Amino acid sequence: MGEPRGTHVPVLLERCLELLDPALTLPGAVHVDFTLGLGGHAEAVLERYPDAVLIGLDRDTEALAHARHRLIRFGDRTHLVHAVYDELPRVLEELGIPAIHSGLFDLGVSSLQLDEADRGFAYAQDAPLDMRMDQSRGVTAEEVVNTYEPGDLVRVLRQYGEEKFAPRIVSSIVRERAKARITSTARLAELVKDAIPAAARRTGGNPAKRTFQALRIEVNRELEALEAAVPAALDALAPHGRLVVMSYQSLEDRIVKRELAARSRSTGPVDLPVELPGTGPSLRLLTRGSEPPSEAEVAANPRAASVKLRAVERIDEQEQASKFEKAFGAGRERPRMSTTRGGRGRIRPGANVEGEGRA
Ligand SMILES: C[S@@+](CC[C@H](N)C(=O)[O-])C[C@H]1O[C@@H](n2cnc3c(N)ncnc32)[C@H](O)[C@@H]1O
Repeated sequence: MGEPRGTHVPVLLERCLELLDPALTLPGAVHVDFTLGLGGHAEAVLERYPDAVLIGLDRDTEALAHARHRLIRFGDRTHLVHAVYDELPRVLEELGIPAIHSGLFDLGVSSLQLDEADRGFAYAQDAPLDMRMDQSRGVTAEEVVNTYEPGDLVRVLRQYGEEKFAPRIVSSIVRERAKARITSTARLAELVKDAIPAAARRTGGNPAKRTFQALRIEVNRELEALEAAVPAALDALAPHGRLVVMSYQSLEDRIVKRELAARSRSTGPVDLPVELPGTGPSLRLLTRGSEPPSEAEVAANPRAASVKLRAVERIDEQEQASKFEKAFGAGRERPRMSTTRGGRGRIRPGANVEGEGRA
């Protein structure tokens, strides 16, 4: 099998491995690569952690074939599955694996998908308007462009492309499709360019970039899949398990940030030396906000330029519970909650917590 053209240097590889290392060295570590792609990150994990087992997911059968070829030498340490990443619970059940220790999302399109002209992802190459990551199912970009109601097209372009000229672009598409079906990336790119005012065309890169991004997200239902996949991945993490997510645009990063923030916050009273059972955060953030790439990384790998990396570790809830037991355990007085006005619950030592909750 030939190597795909273009860059396929795994993005932030060393940083990902540094963050995942404590989880990958846990006994019997199971690592899930949610976006296997060409298998660059996965290969490095398998090489450097000889005891780790890999589950690799991708919705693109072509990517899976490349990865299979690349990882064949690791034999039964690899399970490569054709799946959308939110299908993790089903995949784990089928493999009889109850929990995972390490996980990586490297979102977006692969260099293979961008380089293969007939996939229709690239506005710079003429191709049929497809854009499906999984070419075995789903609607194509051609169907979206030619059949969606104008209002729905405007919503897609605004919401997923943050395209401020969405109504002008859609008017132009609707006029064109009344004459002839729009079937190629080149025709669509041309329509978008002509619909955008000349002054705006001179700034911000290729004028078709936002429209193409929006259509790709719509065709692949990318944000819905991510909304479901991040919680599924976090639920599957064993105590001390770690997850790294790399996203390349703000819509994805917002979803990831929201979920990680919600789970890394305590819902219990403030000013306690230990968390009350069931109220402590389930995650510890390993990165302060989102981490940008270094200049050296961008120079070596242009795809890394827009990356936002976030990483977390699953807190061991049993460890937390035993800390609580130690502090307020059998024979010791349990704390009692009081609520300060407008604030969170507080603890008065010597009072009873049971039966009292926060509003
Ligand atoms: C940027 S590439 C990953 C590159 C990979 N880390 C490597 O080192 O080769 C992203 C891959 O994720 C896949 N992908 C995107 N969305 C997906 C989803 N919802 N479910 C499964 N795979 C997905 C794409 O098909 C693509 O192959």
